Amino acid sequence: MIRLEELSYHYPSKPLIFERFSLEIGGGEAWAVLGPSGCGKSTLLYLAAGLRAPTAGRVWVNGAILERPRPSTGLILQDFGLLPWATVEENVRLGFKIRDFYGPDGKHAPETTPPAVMDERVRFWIERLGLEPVRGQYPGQLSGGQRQRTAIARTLVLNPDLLLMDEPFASLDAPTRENLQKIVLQLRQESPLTSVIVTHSIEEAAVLGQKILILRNRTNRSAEVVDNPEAGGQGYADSEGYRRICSQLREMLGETA
Ligand SMILES: Nc1ncnc2c1ncn2[C@@H]1O[C@H](COP(=O)(O)OP(=O)(O)OP(=O)(O)O)[C@@H](O)[C@H]1O
Repeated sequence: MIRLEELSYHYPSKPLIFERFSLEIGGGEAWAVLGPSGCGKSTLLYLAAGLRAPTAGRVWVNGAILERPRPSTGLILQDFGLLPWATVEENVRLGFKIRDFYGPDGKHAPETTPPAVMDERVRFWIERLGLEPVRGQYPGQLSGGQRQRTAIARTLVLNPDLLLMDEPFASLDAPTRENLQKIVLQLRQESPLTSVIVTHSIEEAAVLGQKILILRNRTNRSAEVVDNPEAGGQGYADSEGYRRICSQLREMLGETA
């Protein structure tokens, strides 16, 4: 699904974050990216989203070299990115409007999704994410969890095959975060979505990442990956295997339990 091929990247006049870095993310896999602040987690996500171009090397998505953002990649950020003057329903519908403006190939090639299809998908995701009671409210009237669910619905109406999430639940309280983590796990069971979540939380990485990529605060030259195949399974967060992975990750990141 995603192949980083000998990718190098640095911001102008800054040191290399990645140098000839290669990584392969298979279709349907669930990845988490962990590492200290400033190690390049968000940058990696933006490269995979086509929002930044590699300094050298290539990013492949679905067998094609990525040259610009693809409409079937969904990106969810920590600050939700909702329009404050639009209702929940209008914000969810916004995903269609933007894609229809850019066209399915990501270029300026206007295309219109039939209104009936739009209505049906907006209705489906509003219900699926439990937003029915607040569909007419504005972001300022919502809780953080409701705002993030609105942002998730706006992304999922477009039926993405790749979901990139940059610390999506970082500003939420623990129960809300766990509730949204459950939603992400359910979505993965319902569709063959490939997902990559950037997080600061070892526990979140262990719950959501079947593969966990560790980045370091120096030039990243090779991918350090921890396999966590049981992630997402029933009761996994209460299991011995989960605790083992968490302590392994803590040790790798130099944290004490
Ligand atoms: N637009 C930019 N221009 C210049 N340097 C940048 C820019 N964005 C990020 N950086 C630098 O690139 C490095 C990697 O940043 P990045 O945001 O990818 O790290 P991160 O691991 O996501 O950090 P955090 O966990 O704090 O969000 C950091 O040293 C950061 O200061």
